[in-house]
Amino acid sequence: MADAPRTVLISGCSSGIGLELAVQLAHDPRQRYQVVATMRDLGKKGTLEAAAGEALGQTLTVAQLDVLSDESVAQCLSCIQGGEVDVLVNNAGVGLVGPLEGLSLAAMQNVFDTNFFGAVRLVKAVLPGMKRRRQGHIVVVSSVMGLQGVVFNEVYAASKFAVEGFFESLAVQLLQFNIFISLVEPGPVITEFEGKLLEQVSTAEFPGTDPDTLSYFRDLYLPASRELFHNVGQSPQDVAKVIVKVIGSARPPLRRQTNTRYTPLTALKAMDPSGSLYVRTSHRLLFRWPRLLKLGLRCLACSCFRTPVWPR
Ligand SMILES: NC(=O)C1=CN([C@@H]2O[C@H](COP(=O)(O)OP(=O)(O)OC[C@H]3O[C@@H](n4cnc5c(N)ncnc54)[C@H](OP(=O)(O)O)[C@@H]3O)[C@@H](O)[C@H]2O)C=CC1
Ligand SMILES: CC1=C(/C=C/C(C)=C/C=C/C(C)=C/C=O)C(C)(C)CCC1
Repeated sequence: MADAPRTVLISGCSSGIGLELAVQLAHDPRQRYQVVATMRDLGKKGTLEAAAGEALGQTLTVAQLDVLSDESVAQCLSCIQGGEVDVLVNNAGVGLVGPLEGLSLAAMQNVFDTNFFGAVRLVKAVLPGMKRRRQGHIVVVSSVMGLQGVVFNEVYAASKFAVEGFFESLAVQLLQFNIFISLVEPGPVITEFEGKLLEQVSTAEFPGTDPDTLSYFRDLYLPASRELFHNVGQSPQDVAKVIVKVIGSARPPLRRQTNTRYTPLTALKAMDPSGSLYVRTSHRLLFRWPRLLKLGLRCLACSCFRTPVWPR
């Protein structure tokens, strides 16, 4: 007899990776999943519902969940049968980019509240049930910026480093309860994420930032970042496929990068634990050798530079 479907709760399904993942899981040919696709603003549910098609109301339901609110989390779980979540996907997240001097502490705190404490809040809510049942899987959409910092992304990267440290630590204890943790680490993904950031920076004035720093950000970093998205940006469908595989795995990995075109950049850190190779190479490419950077970014688009991600 087939096993009962596993209940999968996903945060941040109004767009991007969360939406795609919800739809792919709900269309699983073996119907292994009951998906609770959540979003903070149900006014945005139209795109998800259209993409879900016949799965809507069958293998996929839509629910309200704001990861910033204890009440919202409790209310959402109370609507799930028995409150039992078998697989939690912490996907909701926001970015923040720009010169540090020009960003408010409130904006920085919002990044941590959403990306870090939002995930922690959900885990605290589902963990007692998972422990009682001695089974569960917690998937976290981290980032390559959870592995290495990127210039002008200090706070976002710090929030993803926090996520990585928290979940790696927790993974050890949870193995004792047969609960697995998986950190999925995408590189650039073509979703609303980048558009929202570019909109933020197009109107931001970054008060208190000196002209040199502003020019480095606007004239060097932003074009390089755009070029990188253009050359190696993955589709949310491709990232969701990787997550589906991780969720379906009998022995889920703790870490999984998704983008083979980006791995040469993460390798710069892995190859030199002192960190100098990555920091110095990034600095030289961005500030000294812009033409080489442009060429390098084009090369990343070419398949001969791909390095495998592990585990496959
Ligand atoms: N795009 C990229 O290049 C990369 C993204 N990631 C990570 O992937 C995840 C998904 O991002 P992506 O799909 O790209 O971007 P999107 O902007 O398309 O999706 C982000 C989702 O998070 C939701 N969200 C934000 N704040 C909250 C909140 N307080 N409560 C509930 N939901 C919230 C958004 O909802 P709303 O519509 O209401 O704002 C939206 O549904 C994030 O964690 C991001 O950090 C990782 C690597 C690269
Ligand atoms: C590493 C690196 C660069 C930029 C990387 C970027 C912009 C990565 C974006 C990753 C995202 C969007 C992750 C989301 O979670 C530069 C500046 C080209 C210089 C060379 C080294």
